[in-house]
Amino acid sequence: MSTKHPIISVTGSSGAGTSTVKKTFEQIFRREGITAVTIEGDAFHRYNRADMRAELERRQAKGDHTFSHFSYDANELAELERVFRDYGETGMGRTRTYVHDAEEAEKTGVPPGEFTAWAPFPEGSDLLFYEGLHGSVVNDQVNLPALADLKIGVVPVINLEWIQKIHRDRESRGYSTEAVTDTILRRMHAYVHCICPQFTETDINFQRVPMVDTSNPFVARWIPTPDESLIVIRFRNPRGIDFPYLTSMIHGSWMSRANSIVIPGNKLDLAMQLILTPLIERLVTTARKARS
Ligand SMILES: Nc1ncnc2c1ncn2[C@@H]1O[C@H](COP(=O)(O)OP(=O)(O)OP(=O)(O)O)[C@@H](O)[C@H]1O
Ligand SMILES: O=C(CO)[C@H](O)[C@H](O)COP(=O)(O)O
Repeated sequence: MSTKHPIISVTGSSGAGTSTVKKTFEQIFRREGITAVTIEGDAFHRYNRADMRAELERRQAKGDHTFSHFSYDANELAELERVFRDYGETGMGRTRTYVHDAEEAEKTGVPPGEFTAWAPFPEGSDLLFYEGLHGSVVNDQVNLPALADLKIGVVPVINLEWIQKIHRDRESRGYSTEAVTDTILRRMHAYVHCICPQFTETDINFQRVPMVDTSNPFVARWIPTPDESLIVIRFRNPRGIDFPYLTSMIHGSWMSRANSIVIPGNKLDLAMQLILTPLIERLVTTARKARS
């Protein structure tokens, strides 16, 4: 936790929707005049594409079928913790970009499957924004939630997450449904042991639930739309959250538990603005005062 240089981490599995949620955060930053530096979690993968495939083959040959991008040891989490700690103390740090596809390759001048060089954060930022797979990892080596000031989980129910991932990987990354299915299967062990535990560490989880049949996610012809879903918003610490205000402002919302509000899927952007703007504004105002 840092008063002077706050950190927001948004964690979600592959295809969960963290990039989509990031756009709403960027709207809040723009409207509130906040300067954020960003980390994309896959920048901290340990291997480039070719080396990852070689490492996968090496481990599978030894009988290890649990290794994947979700695994702790497929990522430089100690380095990520160091970046979090340094940013919290100094407002400085560094990141890079993992290039997934031709479009990103054209932007960065780096081939798909490779990393750009490490680059320092621009100076003068108000906060660090992380979005990726591992923003709230607690294990024997690191404790990232201890360093982040606001931890968000993007956690659609799993059938919906798989539909989102299959469609995104097919359309944006050129993978076949079969290839994505194999990736989902290969990542299951680490999904359970490395990804899911984070969502008890997060302050707020957004869980999209389809209201249409997703029984066989591997044949779904499209991603359930916002109008075809509800969203459960769970608060780890509900004290101080003005639920009567939220349920009055978000038409069609209700409380399902003392720490959880359910909203229509097409009200996610409004709900995030109403919930997150005051939390972000408080972090940034406090930090600016502490730095002055
Ligand atoms: N709330 C939502 N409503 C409808 N579609 C969504 C929603 N969130 C995500 N999607 C869709 O799901 C797919 C994956 O979303 P996105 O790219 O944001 O995932 P991600 O978590 O960033 O994935 P990765 O971490 O692998 O990059 C996209 O096609 C996106 O349009
Ligand atoms: O999205 C990811 C994890 O969620 C990985 O960054 C991505 O899958 C890397 O694999 P590839 O090199 O095949 O794109």
